[in-house]
Amino acid sequence: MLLSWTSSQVRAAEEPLLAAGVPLMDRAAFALATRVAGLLRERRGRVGGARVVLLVGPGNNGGDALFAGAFLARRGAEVVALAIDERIHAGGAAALVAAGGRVVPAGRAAAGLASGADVVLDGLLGIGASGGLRGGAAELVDALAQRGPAGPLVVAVDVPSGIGIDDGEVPGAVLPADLTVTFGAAKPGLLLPPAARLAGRVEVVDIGLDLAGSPSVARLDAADVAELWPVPPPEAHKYTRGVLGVVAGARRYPGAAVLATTAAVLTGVGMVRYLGDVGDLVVARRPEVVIGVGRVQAWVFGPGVSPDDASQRRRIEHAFEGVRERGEPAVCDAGALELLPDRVGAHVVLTPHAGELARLLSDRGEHVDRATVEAEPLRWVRLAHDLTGATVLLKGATTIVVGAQGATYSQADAPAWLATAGAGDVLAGLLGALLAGRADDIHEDPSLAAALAAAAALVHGRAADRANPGGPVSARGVAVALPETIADLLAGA
Ligand SMILES: NC(=O)C1=CN([C@@H]2O[C@H](COP(=O)(O)OP(=O)(O)OC[C@H]3O[C@@H](n4cnc5c(N)ncnc54)[C@H](O)[C@@H]3O)[C@@H](O)[C@H]2O)[C@@H](O)CC1
Ligand SMILES: [K+]
Repeated sequence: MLLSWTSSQVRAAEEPLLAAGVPLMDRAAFALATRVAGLLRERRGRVGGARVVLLVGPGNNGGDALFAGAFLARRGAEVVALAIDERIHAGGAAALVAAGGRVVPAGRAAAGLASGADVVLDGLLGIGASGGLRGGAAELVDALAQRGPAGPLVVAVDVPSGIGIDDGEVPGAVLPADLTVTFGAAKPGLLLPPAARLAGRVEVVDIGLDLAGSPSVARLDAADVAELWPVPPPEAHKYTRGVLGVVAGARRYPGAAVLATTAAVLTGVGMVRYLGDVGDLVVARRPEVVIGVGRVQAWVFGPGVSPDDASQRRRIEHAFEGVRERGEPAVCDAGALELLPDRVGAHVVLTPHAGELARLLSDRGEHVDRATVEAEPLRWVRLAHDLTGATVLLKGATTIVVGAQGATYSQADAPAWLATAGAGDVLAGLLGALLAGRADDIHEDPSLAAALAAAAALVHGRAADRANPGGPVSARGVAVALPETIADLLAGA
C-alpha cells in the first residue's frame, strides 16, 4: 500500500528530527542525486559530462536540488543552477560551487539552457508552496513545458512544483515530471488527479520520519487486494459466501443487467439474484443467475435503470428498506443515484462518474458542474460523503474513494481503453460481489466498504489490461477476464 501524508503531517514529523540535528536535507539530497545518477546512466551510459540543470526556488526544496547538484558535479556532471529568486539556500549554493557547479540567475536564456540539458531537477517549490507558481518561475515553466518529446528528463524534487500538495489541484503552470523523488512519504497531490499525472513515476525516499496520525490518501496494491479478498474457506457453501441481489436493466437497457450479473458471477459470490424486467435475457446469457426476490447479503442497484421506470424504482425503494433496517451493503449506481435516500450509512457505496456526482451534489444544494468536480475531485467526493453518509467512489481515469472514518483511496490501475460503455456496469457487479462476500465484516467496520471499493477499482483496471493488453477492450471482455485476474492476484503473480 502506498500511503500519503499531508504537508503539515510531514512537517510535524520533521520537526523533532531537525531539532535534534538530524541531517534530513543531506539524506534527501543524496537519495535524489543517486536516483538522478541512475537515470543518467540508463540514458547515456555515464554521469560524467552529463548536463544537469537545477531550477532553484527560494526554500529548502531548492536546497535539496542544490545539494543533489553538488553530488552530481563531484561525479563529473556539468551542473548549472538557475536561481529563480534572489534568496536561495545559501549552504546548498556554496556546496554546488565548491563542487565545480555554477549558480546563475534565471534570465532570458534560462529556458534554452534547460531545454538543452540531459536532466532538469525541478526544485522551485516543495511542501512550503502556497498556491501555484508565480512570476519568473511560472514563465520559465511555461516556456519549458513547450519542449518536444526529445527534451530533457525532468525529475521533480519532492513534488512537481506548483501542484496542490494536499489536494492534487493544479492552479497554474506545472512542469510535468518523468520521475518524482519524494521525501519521507508520498504527498496526497502525487496520488490525486489532476496533479498526479504530472508526477510521472513516484519514488518515496525514507529519510527516517516517524509519521503520526492517519495517512491522508492511500493507494492499494495487489497484495492489499489479496488480503481483502473474500476467499472461501474449505467449509464454505453458497449461502455463507453471500448472495447478491441485482436490480438492473430495463427493456431499453437490457445489456446493463447482463453485464452487472455476469461480472458478479465471475467475481465469485455464493449466488446472484436478479430483479427486473429482463430476467429471460439475463438467464439466457448467465444461467447461474436466480430470478426473483429472496434473502440477500448485499445489493447492486441502478445499472441501466431510469429513475422514471416505475417497477424498477419500486424494487429499489423497497430494497433500500433492507439496507436501512438490516444494514445490507449496497452499490448504488447510475439511475439509482437519483433514488438515494437523504442519509445512508457508509455500507452504501455510490459509484458516480463526475457528471453524476455533480448532479447528486446539485440536488443537495451544492451547485457544481462536471468540470468543477474534475478540477478538485477529492474535495467534492468528500463533500458527497459528508452530505449523504455513503461511501463514495468517483469513477475516472483515476478512481477516488472516500468512506467512513476518513478512509480515502486513489487508484490509477485502469488503461484509458476502459473508458467504454458498460464498464461501469461491470464495476458495479464486481463491487457488489465483494460487498456480499464481506457483508458481516462491513457491518462491524463500515470503513471496510471504502477499501473494498478501491480493491474493485484495482481489479477492474487489471482485468481490462488482461482482456487485451495495450489495445481496445469491451465491457464484456473485462468481465470475462475477471476470474483469471483474481486468481493471479491471489497467487501473488
Ligand atoms: N525541513 C527540512 O529540513 C527538509 C525539507 N525538505 C525539503 O524542503 C521542502 C520544504 O521547504 P520549505 O519549507 O522551505 O518550502 P519550499 O521549498 O516549498 O519554499 C517555500 C517558499 O517559497 C515561497 N513560495 C511559496 N509559495 C510560492 C509560490 N506560489 N510561488 C513562488 N514562491 C512561493 C515562499 O517564500 C516560501 O517560503 C520540502 O518540499 C523538501 O523538498 C527536505 O530537504 C527534507 C528535510
Ligand atoms: K519541486
